[in-house]
Amino acid sequence: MTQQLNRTSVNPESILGASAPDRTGIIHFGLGNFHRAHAAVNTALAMAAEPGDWGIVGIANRSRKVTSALEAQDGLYSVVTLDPAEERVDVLDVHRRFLVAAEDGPAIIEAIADPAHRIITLTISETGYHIDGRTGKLDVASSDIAADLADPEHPRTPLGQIVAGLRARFAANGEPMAVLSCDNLLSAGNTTRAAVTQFAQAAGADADFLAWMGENVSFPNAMVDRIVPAPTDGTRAEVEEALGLQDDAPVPAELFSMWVIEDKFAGGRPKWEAAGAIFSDEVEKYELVKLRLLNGGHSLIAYLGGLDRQETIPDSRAQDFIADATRQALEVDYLPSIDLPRDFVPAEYIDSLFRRWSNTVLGDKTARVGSDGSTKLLQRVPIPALTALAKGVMPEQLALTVSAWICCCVPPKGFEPGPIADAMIEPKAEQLKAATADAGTVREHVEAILDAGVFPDELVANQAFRDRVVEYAEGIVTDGVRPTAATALQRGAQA
Ligand SMILES: NC(=O)c1ccc[n+]([C@@H]2O[C@H](COP(=O)([O-])OP(=O)(O)OC[C@H]3O[C@@H](n4cnc5c(N)ncnc54)[C@H](O)[C@@H]3O)[C@@H](O)[C@H]2O)c1
Ligand SMILES: O=P(O)(O)OC[C@@H](O)[C@@H](O)[C@H](O)[C@H](O)CO
Repeated sequence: MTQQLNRTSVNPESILGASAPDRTGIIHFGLGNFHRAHAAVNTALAMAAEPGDWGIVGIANRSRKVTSALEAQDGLYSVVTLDPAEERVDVLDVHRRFLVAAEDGPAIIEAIADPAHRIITLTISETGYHIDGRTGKLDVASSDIAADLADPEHPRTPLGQIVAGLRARFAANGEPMAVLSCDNLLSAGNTTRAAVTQFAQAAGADADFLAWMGENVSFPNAMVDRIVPAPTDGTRAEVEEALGLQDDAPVPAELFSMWVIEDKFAGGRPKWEAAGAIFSDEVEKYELVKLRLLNGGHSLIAYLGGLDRQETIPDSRAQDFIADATRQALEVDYLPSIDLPRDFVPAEYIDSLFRRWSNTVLGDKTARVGSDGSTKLLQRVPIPALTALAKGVMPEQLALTVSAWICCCVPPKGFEPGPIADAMIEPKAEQLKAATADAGTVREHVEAILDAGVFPDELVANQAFRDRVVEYAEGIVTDGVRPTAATALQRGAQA
């Protein structure tokens, strides 16, 4: 039988960067795949360059699946880098303690109050911030947030636990702290600060606490980038072949990795620049480049690919009609909406995206990228669409993105989008199904979704945009995705 990966069985030469000391300095919410292949890797490399007390407390949201696997392996796991030119397996040894938000609230609050912890990082997905698509503010009526607000001493959401922890820290020692969002959010730091502050206000926090938080808790903006699919049996097999060990918590990742961060860490930070992170005063520009070009393009590839029954992103991107639509989305709809960072060369960046999306050894799944569409598209589509519409230009590919998302994830009655689209998880599915219950036609169905609060009012009030989303959804349902994408491409080329 193959031996389990753990501290006794691992060959120390397989460990990437430095092992963390026992003392923890970072609390991480969202122990998913991305954190384990991105911030954790950067932290291991940073500690190799400059030792520090930067062990990580990893917090899973509800399930003990990942925490139990990691605990059984002394916190060790592998990152399998999959690139056409290079494949390697590295073992990470930076997590020192594991908690589960749904069960370990008091321990999490205590950890945040502990002055040894100086940074909270987050990868809780766009859904975890509970932003109301219509107002852009914290959705205090969403069931998880409402439950926490009803009992703010026993919160279960990251926002509720961060506020309760910071209140305890303020009362105990008042040491400064940074809260660093590593999610694909617009102005990630500012958005997180707003959500945390709005939660604190709604929970009745007093003015002294809010003033302390304003001065002592920083929320750096950051752009994060590395394509990290979900692990498969193939990932486990790669580890077994490379290390001769069984790993129950491996993560696959592309070779490319980028992290651009605003340097606002009042309590100190790891030397992440030694791992390749960039500290910049232009973070928000990098965020826009990444969210609109990479993630916006990714969403369109996923929804067109889902409707075309393509299982992976490289298979989807290999379809000429999808590549053409995506290139037009980037060049015509997204790029003009971005104030670019200094020395940034868009053509090179776009070419690099197409190379990354073609990574067949990574085999990123279409359904992964298409999941959580309502919360992701809110970060990607509305501002560029409104920017184009204000100039009198119809953003054809953005309208097509919304139509294709609807047809994949909340399909009109009688339309079967197929197994790839069926595998996409839509967090607002029940709410949107209820909103469309009385819809008889595709137009009524699409309009009910547009009016359900996923997107800002200003966008859905634009009749020309509404009509285009309806028209492309009707096209997909009646003629199929390929002829509909051809129409959008032809129109976009005339813009
Ligand atoms: N995977 C990538 O390629 C990638 C790249 C860049 C950024 N990101 C960011 O990281 C996020 C997570 O990606 P991942 O690959 O780790 O996904 P994942 O599915 O492996 O993990 C998602 C994590 O978010 C938590 N979560 C989900 N909904 C939540 C909620 N409502 N409240 C609290 N926690 C919640 C889950 O428990 C889990 O720990 C993405 O949504 C994105 O913002 C991912
Ligand atoms: O992670 P999400 O859910 O915001 O979006 C899906 C993908 O676009 C995303 O995970 C990319 O792979 C990633 O953002 C690349 O850095």
